[in-house]
Order: sequence, then C-alpha cells, then structure tokens
Amino acid sequence: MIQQLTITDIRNIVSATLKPSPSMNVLYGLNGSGKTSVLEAIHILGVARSFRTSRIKPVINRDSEVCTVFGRLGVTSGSVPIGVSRNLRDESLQIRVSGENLKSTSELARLLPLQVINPDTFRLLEGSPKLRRNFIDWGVFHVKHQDFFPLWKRMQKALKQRNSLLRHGRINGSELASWNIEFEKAANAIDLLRNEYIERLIPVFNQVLSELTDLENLTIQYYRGWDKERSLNEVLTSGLARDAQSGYTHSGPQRADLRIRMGKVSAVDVLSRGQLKLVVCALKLAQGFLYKELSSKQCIFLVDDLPSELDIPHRLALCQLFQKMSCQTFITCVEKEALGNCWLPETEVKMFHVKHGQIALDENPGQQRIRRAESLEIEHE
Ligand SMILES: Nc1ncnc2c1ncn2[C@@H]1O[C@H](COP(=O)(O)OP(=O)(O)OP(=O)(O)O)[C@@H](O)[C@H]1O
Repeated sequence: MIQQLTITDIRNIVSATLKPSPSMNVLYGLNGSGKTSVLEAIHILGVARSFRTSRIKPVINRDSEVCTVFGRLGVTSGSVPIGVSRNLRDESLQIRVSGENLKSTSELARLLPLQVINPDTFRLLEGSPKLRRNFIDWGVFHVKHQDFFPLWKRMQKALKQRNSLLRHGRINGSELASWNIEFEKAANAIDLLRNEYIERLIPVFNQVLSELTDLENLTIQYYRGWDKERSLNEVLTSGLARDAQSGYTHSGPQRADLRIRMGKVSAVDVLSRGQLKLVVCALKLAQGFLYKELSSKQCIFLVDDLPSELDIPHRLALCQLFQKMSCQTFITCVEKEALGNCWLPETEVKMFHVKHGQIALDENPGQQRIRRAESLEIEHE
C-alpha cells in the first residue's frame, strides 16, 4: 500500500505529493490535466517503466532530463521507502529501496504488485497471444515467484539457443538434442505452474463475472502451446523440418494462450465494447482476489477512465467489487460525479482534483454514499 507518493517531472507533473487513501482514490480532472500521468508514475514506481510507452523520453517532462517517483510503502513491519529515477542523459535507471540500490526490476515488481486496467488492457481479448501469456504469467510470477522466474529464464535461454541452431542449419548435431531436452524440462514445469494457476483462477473469474454481468456460456480454456495429447519432445521431433525452414520453434510455452469463448465462437467476435470491458475487468479483478487468497498480500489497482463505456449499474457493480477486494485502488475519471453513489459507508475514499499537472486533495468531495442495503442490487438488462 502506498502511503505517500512524490512525483517529479513525469509529463506535465513537475512536482506533486499526495497521501493516498489505503483503499479508494479517485483522480478527476479535465482531459490532458495529468490524471493518467499519476497512474503512470505509480507504474514507474512499481516496475520502472510506463504502461503507455516503452520509451522513457516522452514520459519525462519536456523541460527536464530526469524523472523521479518516490513512494513510501506501508508494510506490516512499518514502511519502506522506494525511489525510482530515470535519466535521459545517460539512459540510466536508479532504483533505491530502503536506502540500498536495487539492480533487478523483478525484485521491485514483487514489492509493489500492480494491476493496470486501461484502454490498452481491453486488447487482452482481441490482441496477440503474448498479452494473454503476460496475463497468466503475472499471476504465476507473483504467486510462485521462486519457482517460476528461474524456470522462465531457463526456458528462454534454451529456446534462444535452439532457434539459433535452427537458423544456422545445425539441426542434426547432439547440441540440438541437448537443448531440446533442456527446453522440454523447463517447458513442462512452466506448463504445470500455468495450468495450476488458471485452474484456480477460473472459478474466481466466474464468480466475479457473475457479480458484474450475466454472460452465460463464457468459457476460458488454457492452451499450453503444443498438442495436449503428445509430449513436447514428440512435437519438436515431428516439427523439426518446419522449425528449420522458418528458423524458429513453433511449439512450446512461448506459444501458450488463453481461449475465451462464448459458446463455440471467440468472445471478441460477439461481445459489445462494454461487455468486453467487463470481461477484462473480471479477469483482472479475479487475479487480484486470487493473489490476496494465495499470498495474503494485496496488489494495487490502477484504473484509467473507469466510467467510459459503462452504464451506471455496471460502474456501480465494478466499484463494489473493488471495495469488496479492499485493495488500494486509483481510479481516474473526467467528472467526479461519474462515480457518485458508488461508495459504501465504510470505504475510505479520497478524491484528488488534477488540474494542469497539479494535484489537490478535494476536501469536500460531496459524494453520496450508498446505503448497505442498496449495495449489489444491480439490475441486469
Ligand atoms: N513529456 C511531456 N512533458 C510535458 N507535458 C507532457 C509531456 N507528455 C505529455 N504531456 C502533457 O501532459 C498531459 C498528460 O496528460 P494525461 O494523459 O495524464 O491526461 P489525462 O488527465 O489522463 O487526460 P484524459 O482525460 O484526456 O485521458 C497532457 O496535457 C499532455 O499534453
């Protein structure tokens, strides 16, 4: 949980400090005021990069060469100061945790598990399988970090070596056979972890989805990246000529996917935009609930423009689920009224008005609370 956040030179935010609520934080303001930039700053604090671009230059304020995000994280034993700084001049990245330099961004990611829901997230269903693999691996990484991360590095190394041999036409030597063995071992172990994770996620997802909307017949199926009836070794052997011709490995965990269907057709082909948003939100929320259940820790949700494309009952249902999870959540919206009547009496809501890159706590948010009895009475059309 972030207790304090200080942002320096991220986009139009030259300098800002806020003390967020441990539960619900709403950032509202006009277009271009800097709301998404606050979420971006938190993302930089959590994984040292933006979720909007892979380059750092557009993120750093145009009058500066360095951007810094500092956060104080609340943990059971007290608080941990974290600072992440990116420098354009020498392209350097500095991560400081409790006064010590940290070399790996994966260690940083473990300290601050983040879930982002933004317009790009909606590509989860329609975009490339890589997005869905990243989705699965977020869960496996955060729940089974000790097992997954070394395996994933091992698999990547074996795959790289195998592809390099394929590209150089060295397909008959013992070298390829030994990389096949190494690749298969790591692949099977990764498949096991992913499969286990998805099996646990599906019932949570079904429950969350049913609280959000009534989409019957929506199913999720995990595809491991190769034929489920055959071993990877058999598949690699029978596909060797094809792999050699194209210079890369066609089967394996690098091809895993999630197949999300409505009955027999792909869900993206039949769902409306609002329904797609709800399904993606249900997937992300399910990860949050499962993470909490399996690790007894909580992730932080960054939700960009929650109200767009959702009608009032569905906004309410979504906000109620965030409150039920009781994770720290940051939600942006243009008008604060868009999320009026969404909060339970016990939820600690802080509203921040973002204006020209400045962030002010709204002392008089004027939000009407819903009464307990009214909660979760959502009519589905
Ligand atoms: N490198 C930069 N330096 C200074 N200002 C920038 C830089 N990059 C973007 N901006 C400006 O900073 C602001 C960033 O806005 P941001 O995307 O956070 O807005 P927002 O409040 O989320 O808007 P919307 O409601 O339209 O999504 C914009 O006004 C943009 O023009």
